[in-house]
Amino acid sequence: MFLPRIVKRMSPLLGSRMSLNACRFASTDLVRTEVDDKTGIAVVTMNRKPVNSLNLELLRELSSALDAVEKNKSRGMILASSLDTVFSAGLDITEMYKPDQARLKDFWTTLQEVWLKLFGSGFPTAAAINGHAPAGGCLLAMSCEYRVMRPNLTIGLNETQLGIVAPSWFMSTMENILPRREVELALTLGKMFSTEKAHEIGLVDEIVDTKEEALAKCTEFIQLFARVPREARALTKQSFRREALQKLDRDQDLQMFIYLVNQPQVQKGLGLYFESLKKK
Ligand SMILES: CCCC/C=C/CC(=O)SCCNC(=O)CCNC(=O)[C@H](O)C(C)(C)COP(=O)(O)OP(=O)(O)OC[C@H]1O[C@@H](n2cnc3c(N)ncnc32)[C@H](O)[C@@H]1OP(=O)(O)O
Repeated sequence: MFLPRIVKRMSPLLGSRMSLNACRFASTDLVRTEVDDKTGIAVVTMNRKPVNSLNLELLRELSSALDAVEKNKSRGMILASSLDTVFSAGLDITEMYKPDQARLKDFWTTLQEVWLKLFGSGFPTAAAINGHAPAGGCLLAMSCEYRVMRPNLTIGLNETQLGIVAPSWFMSTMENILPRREVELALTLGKMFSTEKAHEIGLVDEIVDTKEEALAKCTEFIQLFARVPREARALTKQSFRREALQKLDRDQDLQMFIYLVNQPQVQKGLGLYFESLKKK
């Protein structure tokens, strides 16, 4: 089990609001967690080059970071990326292409865990989307309560474009934000929205020019709840999200995933897609 290292020092994020305050760090190579001592808000930053693709190790560390945020009783959490142009490229295709079956099972179980913890968290959450957010990257952002994005990027659930099917809990997560018809269209098309279009339809709440501004806007959002009793807020949020959370039958979902990924035509599609990414 991964244990985050916790030290206390000044934030290196010079120029951002966070830099003014001493921060507590709970960091690993793949996920950095910084808690601002003044606001009590944790910034969880994904840091897996080149594109924050979600492999088993990154998912495990995200899961531990979410536990740490919960345990520390942080005022809220902002999810961000250390990369300049990518928030997260979604699931790491190498986990699903010609997979090791035991690892594949662990991989999916950990993804379920991360979603249950993030979407079902009692603490306020916001995503500072400072880069592209396809598929699983979009899922992480949508699991938060507020999204702030930089211009000229893309976000969406593009699974059908890869010849795969987004699980129903990916769909429920989008349905928590957008009208059902919009979700059906977006998913059947495998649509990637520009930042601007995502903002127009409400998938993204605000557009800002820099990562620092995105962090500041996310902080403002979380601070809206400063005077709302924590427990009442948490139970209200969880009550809104309960139906989606309870719909996930983890075992059945795992069996379905394993079955689908191992289908020869899915393997072929993933292989071709991975090659096309490499040729780019
Ligand atoms: C069966 C049920 C499963 C259901 C659920 C699936 C959900 C998913 O999340 S599936 C994954 C879907 N993800 C994508 O389609 C995103 C693919 N990537 C991109 O569109 C782009 O990489 C980007 C827009 C995120 C970034 O573009 P950029 O130009 O900056 O970088 P690239 O040159 O494209 O990539 C750099 C490097 O990274 C590799 N890579 C990119 N995405 C992935 C990925 N998802 N998994 C593994 N590896 C990835 C890419 O091949 C490049 O590698 P090389 O440097 O070795 O060529």
